[in-house]
Amino acid sequence: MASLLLLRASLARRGAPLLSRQQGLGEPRRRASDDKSRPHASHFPAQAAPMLPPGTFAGKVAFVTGGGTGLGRGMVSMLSALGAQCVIASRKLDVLQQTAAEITAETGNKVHAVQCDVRDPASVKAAVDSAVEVAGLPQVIINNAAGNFVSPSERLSPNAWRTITDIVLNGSAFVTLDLGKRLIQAGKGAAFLAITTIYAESGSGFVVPSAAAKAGVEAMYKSLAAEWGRYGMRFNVIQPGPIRTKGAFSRLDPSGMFEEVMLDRIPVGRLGTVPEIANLATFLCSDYASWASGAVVRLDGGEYVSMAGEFNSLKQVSKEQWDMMETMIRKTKGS
Ligand SMILES: CCCCCCCCCC/C=C/CC(=O)SCCNC(=O)CCNC(=O)[C@H](O)C(C)(C)COP(=O)(O)OP(=O)(O)OC[C@H]1O[C@@H](n2cnc3c(N)ncnc32)[C@H](O)[C@@H]1OP(=O)(O)O
Ligand SMILES: NC(=O)c1ccc[n+]([C@@H]2O[C@H](COP(=O)([O-])OP(=O)(O)OC[C@H]3O[C@@H](n4cnc5c(N)ncnc54)[C@H](OP(=O)(O)O)[C@@H]3O)[C@@H](O)[C@H]2O)c1
Repeated sequence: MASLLLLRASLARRGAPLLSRQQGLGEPRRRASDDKSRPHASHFPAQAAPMLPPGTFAGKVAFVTGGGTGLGRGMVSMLSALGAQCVIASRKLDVLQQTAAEITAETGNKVHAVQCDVRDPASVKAAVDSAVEVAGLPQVIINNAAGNFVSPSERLSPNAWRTITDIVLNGSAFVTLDLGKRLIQAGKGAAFLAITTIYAESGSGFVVPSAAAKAGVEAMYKSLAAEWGRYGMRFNVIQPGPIRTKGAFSRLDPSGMFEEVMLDRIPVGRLGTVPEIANLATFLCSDYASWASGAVVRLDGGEYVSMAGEFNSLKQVSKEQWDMMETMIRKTKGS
């Protein structure tokens, strides 16, 4: 605890705002209803309604890994509202069954739950067999399942590395290869989507197995976009910025201490929302995006570019300081 308090002091010295006692270390994590959005976020309201016309996915089947919780659940909910029959696959059958029942009741379109550990090719095969049996071959496949936690890399055991890279990279590959081969065999096309992260592009310390695996998923999807277009398949990627889900925030910001830091570096001044990802995902998987393949779309309120630009911290310079700096710069003659 004492060393966490030192970390907090060090963040404050570097310009990160101090957290209030209520949201400090060791306190319970913030409730999802607490909104710390910055005032300018009011210019960027999050829309929750589906942007696609009703019935966009009527007669189609979607297979979504990790569809029982978080972003996966949000995508399934919107696909289902737009007419799709969905199959959701992950390890926890009870969670899947509850989500499936709730969404089916809301939309009137059947959601099926199948147990699957994406790390195990035999489990993937069994889950796809069940999905095909109950719903037929899918036209939409979303690789959304993931595992992650923050940790200094020197603390990672070989099994920790294997666990994350198996879920994220190998799991996405097993699902994609299994379904891809069946689709080729049947002469049918499909839209594949993978959910990665903004640091798949930059890399990031403290989540190194996830960064490496997500970068691998992006390389896989760009490669397959080139190779399997001839079979009627498209492959796209969404890189979400931070969106509050229990799965992500409990493992990446367990104390809640980094939320203020995150909000300050997101130009839009707020976290993303699940329906915003769902709207982009349903678009990319719909026929409205028939010409999109091999695309990697970032949806992060501007966080990535904000972290990347060397001079972006000059946002903190006041008008008076700018007057002074401009005078100094203008006075300089020659080099
Ligand atoms: C500046 C900070 C900003 C904060 C930003 C907030 C949000 C931004 C979001 C950005 C991106 C997010 C991308 C995501 O992927 S979020 C999705 C997260 N969701 C999940 O992870 C859900 C599923 N996760 C799990 O089931 C577990 O967490 C798991 C560990 C991934 C897998 O569970 P499983 O039961 O299979 O595994 P084990 O518990 O047996 O563990 C396997 C080995 O891993 C070691 N381990 C586990 N936890 C840790 C830890 N915290 N530190 C170090 N090592 C760990 C464990 O000991 C096992 O290894 P061993 O056998 O050698 O002991
Ligand atoms: N939330 C964010 O801020 C954020 C940002 C960037 C990217 N993402 C990405 O968005 C996706 C969804 O994340 P989330 O935030 O919604 O977190 P989440 O709720 O924890 O979702 C992860 C899902 O993966 C499933 N899963 C984990 N291991 C699995 C395995 N071995 N086999 C099958 N399924 C497995 C989990 O279900 P079970 O436990 O039932 O297996 C869970 O439903 C992930 O790809 C994540 O990397 C999230």
